[in-house]
Order: sequence, then C-alpha cells, then structure tokens
Amino acid sequence: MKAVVLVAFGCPDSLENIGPFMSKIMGKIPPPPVVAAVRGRYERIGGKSPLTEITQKQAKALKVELGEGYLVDFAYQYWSPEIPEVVSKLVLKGVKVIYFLPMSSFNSSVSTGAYQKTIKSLENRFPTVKFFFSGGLAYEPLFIEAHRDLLQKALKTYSPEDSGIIFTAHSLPKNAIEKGDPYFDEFLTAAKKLGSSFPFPWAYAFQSKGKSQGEWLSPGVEEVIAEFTTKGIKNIVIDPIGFVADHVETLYDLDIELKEKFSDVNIKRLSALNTHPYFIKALKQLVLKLEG
Ligand SMILES: CC1=C(CCC(=O)O)c2cc3nc(cc4[nH]c(cc5[nH]c(cc1n2)c(C)c5CCC(=O)O)c(CCC(=O)O)c4C)C(CCC(=O)O)=C3C
Ligand SMILES: [Fe+2]
Repeated sequence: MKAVVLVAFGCPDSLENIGPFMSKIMGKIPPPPVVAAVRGRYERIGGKSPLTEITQKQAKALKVELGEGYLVDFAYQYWSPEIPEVVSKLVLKGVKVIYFLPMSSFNSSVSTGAYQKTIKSLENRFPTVKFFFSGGLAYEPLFIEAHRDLLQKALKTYSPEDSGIIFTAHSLPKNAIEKGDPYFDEFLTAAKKLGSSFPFPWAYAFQSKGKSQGEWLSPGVEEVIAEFTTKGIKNIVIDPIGFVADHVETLYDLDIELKEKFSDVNIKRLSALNTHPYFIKALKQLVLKLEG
C-alpha cells in the first residue's frame, strides 16, 4: 500500500502549548514575556490556529483527487502529529511506499530542509519502507495558476493607475539562509511570473520577521506599502504566496496588525491557497512526478 503525507511546519494545539512549540522552533526555552506576546496574537485570532483543520481538509481533498489506492495523512515538523509517529502508524497499516509532500511554497533550511532531515533519519528505522520527498511547489504550473486565479478575481474592480500587488513570504534571518538556500530565488521567480502577467505595479516583500537579533531578509511589507502609497497607490492586493494555508501569520500579522498600521490604505489580503482546486491538482502532480 502507498501513502502520501503532507508535511507542514506545525502549530500549537492550545494556548498553553505556545511556549513548548516555540522551544521546538527556536531550540531553546523562550523568555516568558516573548511567549506572552505571541500568545496575545493567537488570542486575537480566536485563541487557536486553523492550520490543523486546513491541513486535514487539504489531505482529504487530495485523497479524493488521487482516487483509490492511496492513504493520505499529514504530519508536522515542530508539533504533533510529528513525522516519526505518523510514519510508524502508516507502517503498522502495511504501507510500503510513502510520498512526502512539503506544504511549503518555497524551500528553506528552516522548513523543508528540516523536514527532509527528519525523514532521512527514519530510513534506518524502517528499512522495508521506501521514502520519497518532493522537491517543491514553486515551479509547479498549477500552483502558479491557483494564485493567478485568486489575483484575477481580486483585481477585477481595480485600475493599474491607483492599485498594485504585493507578494509576501515569511522573512528569515539572513544567516538561516545557508549558502545555496533556494528560498529567495523560488519566491522571486514565482512573484515575477505572476506579477508580470498583470498590467499592475507589483513588488515582493517579507513579513513576520521574528524576534531574534541579526539581519533579516528585506524589504519588509510595511516598507513596501509606504513606498506604494507615495506613488499614489490606494488599493493594495496582498498575495501571501509564501504560505499554502492560513494561520497566525496571515490572520494576525496581515489581517490585524498590518491593516491597523495602514488604516488609510485599502488592503485586500488574498486567501492562502488552502483547498483551492488548482492547488490540490498541483499536489497530485507532485505525487505523479515522484511515481515517475
Ligand atoms: C519560513 C517559516 C515558515 C513558513 C513555513 C512554510 O510553510 O513553508 C513559518 C511558518 C510558521 N511559523 C509559525 C509560528 C511561529 N514561528 C516562529 C518563529 C520563526 N518562524 C520562522 C520561519 C518560518 N515560520 C523563523 C525563522 C522564526 C524565528 C526563529 C527564531 O527566532 O529563532 C514563532 C516564534 C515567535 C516569533 O518569532 O514570531 C512562532 C509562534 C507557524 C504556526 C502558525 C499558527 O499557529 O497559526 C507557522 C505555520
Ligand atoms: Fe514561523
């Protein structure tokens, strides 16, 4: 039997688990005031991330798209259900081949690099099972088409004279981008492909910079909005292309924090792809490619 596992970053399953979740990401216990600040963001979006619910829906939709013959599940790098426990469960069910799909738009050492390391470390434990890890979504035509579809609908009532597009991705510490990390290239390539196909001014920007010291990827989204407004742009469509599901980074950082900061600008934030039909078809393409 074959299985597909959607691998995502993860999210805390309760407000109490925000601290332990952060410890896993950061590799050390965060100071209580930092945990309290992050907790405040989760409280403002209703006390819970929708990431798990969305990822489960994505897995269900992919199962329908793939048809008979596949189990489809999901696993997290930084919270449970963790990759090793999901793999053990599938192996007990008799699965002999597992296709891992990264639920990340762009590859980086913090996300897909870490997932791949975890998966690699399981190969010795399960010598009779074949593991395949997909290279990524950024160059998948249907991933791009899903965004084009959302953009087309959002831009319909706007004019290029006073409206523009900003593509966003999660910022990363510059030193986390190891030599050869493709994150920025993949982001820029996707943004260019989409941006240049519309007659609107467009830009890319990084969002959700963390608390760690040091240099982070720039420009930040605030900077780009400020620049757009000086050019007379009044309507800004934000496409958070760096995320495949809505969670605290879109629901708080963009929908609450950013909109509060720029209350005089008309910001329209596009939904993350979630279960967009083209996106689910893109995931199916990744599976078919791994099957060769
Ligand atoms: C690249 C990337 C993705 C995209 C992955 C992909 O999908 O491709 C992502 C997703 C996510 N990040 C998430 C949550 C958090 N990330 C944090 C901190 C950090 N993330 C980083 C990177 C990323 N993170 C980095 C470099 C740090 C700083 C570490 C440090 O400083 O050493 C912190 C700590 C506080 C803070 O710094 O904000 C939290 C709470 C959630 C869950 C949201 C929810 O529950 O709804 C999700 C999906
Ligand atoms: Fe994060």
